[in-house]
Amino acid sequence: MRRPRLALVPGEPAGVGPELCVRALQRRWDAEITVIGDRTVLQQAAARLALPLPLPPCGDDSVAGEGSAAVDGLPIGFIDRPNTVGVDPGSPNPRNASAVVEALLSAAQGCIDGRFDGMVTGPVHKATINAGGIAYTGTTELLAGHAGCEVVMMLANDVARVALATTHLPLREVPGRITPAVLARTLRIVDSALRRDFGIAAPVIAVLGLNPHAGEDGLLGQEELETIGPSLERLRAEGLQLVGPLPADTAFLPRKLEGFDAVLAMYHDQGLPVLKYSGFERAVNLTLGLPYPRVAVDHGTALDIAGTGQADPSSLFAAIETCARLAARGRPRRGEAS
Ligand SMILES: NC(=O)c1ccc[n+]([C@@H]2O[C@H](COP(=O)([O-])OP(=O)(O)OC[C@H]3O[C@@H](n4cnc5c(N)ncnc54)[C@H](O)[C@@H]3O)[C@@H](O)[C@H]2O)c1
Ligand SMILES: N[C@H](C(=O)O)[C@H](O)COP(=O)(O)O
Repeated sequence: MRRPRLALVPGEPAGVGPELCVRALQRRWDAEITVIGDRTVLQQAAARLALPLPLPPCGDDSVAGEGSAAVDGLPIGFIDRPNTVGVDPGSPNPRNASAVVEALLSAAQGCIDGRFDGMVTGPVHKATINAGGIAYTGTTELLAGHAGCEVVMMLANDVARVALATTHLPLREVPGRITPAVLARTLRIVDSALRRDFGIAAPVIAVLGLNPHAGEDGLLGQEELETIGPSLERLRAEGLQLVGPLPADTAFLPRKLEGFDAVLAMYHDQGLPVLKYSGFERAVNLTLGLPYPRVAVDHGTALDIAGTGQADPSSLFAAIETCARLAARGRPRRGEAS
């Protein structure tokens, strides 16, 4: 069986993404890697790390497995997406926002066209992309819009899998977004991905409440009684195994987590701090529901250490391994979870 072909996008060029990609290119993976980014930035990162940069010499659209693949025995391809202006590590320039987004969309289109079997992405600086005039709340949302499908963000490490009912939005908007329709589509996508991508035959998903102590029987909020609880009842009737709504403060106790294959948090900072605290360097960010696997690092652009060589590549390495494994299982079918 041929190795899966993965696109690797470094993300914000002034962040730690380029140096982490250079480190990834020193290794042999169970995948053919095609980097989509700015060659000069990668060369500068490699020079700072005193590491070789095994990219093929050709410019546009050289894809691993189609010509210029083997560099020093490593199956690597390269597609150049040059930045508009030079890069100063630690100081993102909004003028490079379009190159960042174009690289992401090139990878996504390549996956949809079947030229890649999955994509791995480094961290993107959301404010810089917007300052560059491009409306962007996250790569999850960008890829959902590009593919025209509903998706779910799930971060995972060896301790837990945490999916989110809502992603990048102001906290005050969260309660209004927790609707029966959102819960139904989110939980169906998570259930389907646990079965297909993680090989769990009968997944159990814990669902958190929104309010303290899951609303304390309505004393501390109505969402559990009016929306979350009834939604879970309807989905149980479809065969989903759902536990909750649970108080978020104790749902992650190790003894409880043992019984769950994933936890659905109602909002970003209800679930992700636990996941990142329990294993920042080992966690990855998956976009469930796309017609191809997409896996990202769990960390941000780390501008405070960009260019210093201190950035830990473990999350990127875990993302490549995870994406290669998912891609080898075969492409998700569009609409499978709906
Ligand atoms: N996958 C993504 O695209 C992604 C994920 C999270 C945050 N972000 C974005 O990144 C930007 C910065 O976010 P932030 O400052 O909240 O979080 P951050 O993860 O960039 O940094 C938080 C802390 O963790 C450290 N850190 C991060 N990655 C590290 C690594 N690989 N090795 C060692 N230390 C590391 C940083 O130095 C910093 O001290 C924001 O624009 C945010 O939206 C992007
Ligand atoms: N919510 C993610 C996290 O905290 O790790 C992150 O911001 C990146 O998400 P996208 O992959 O949607 O850019």
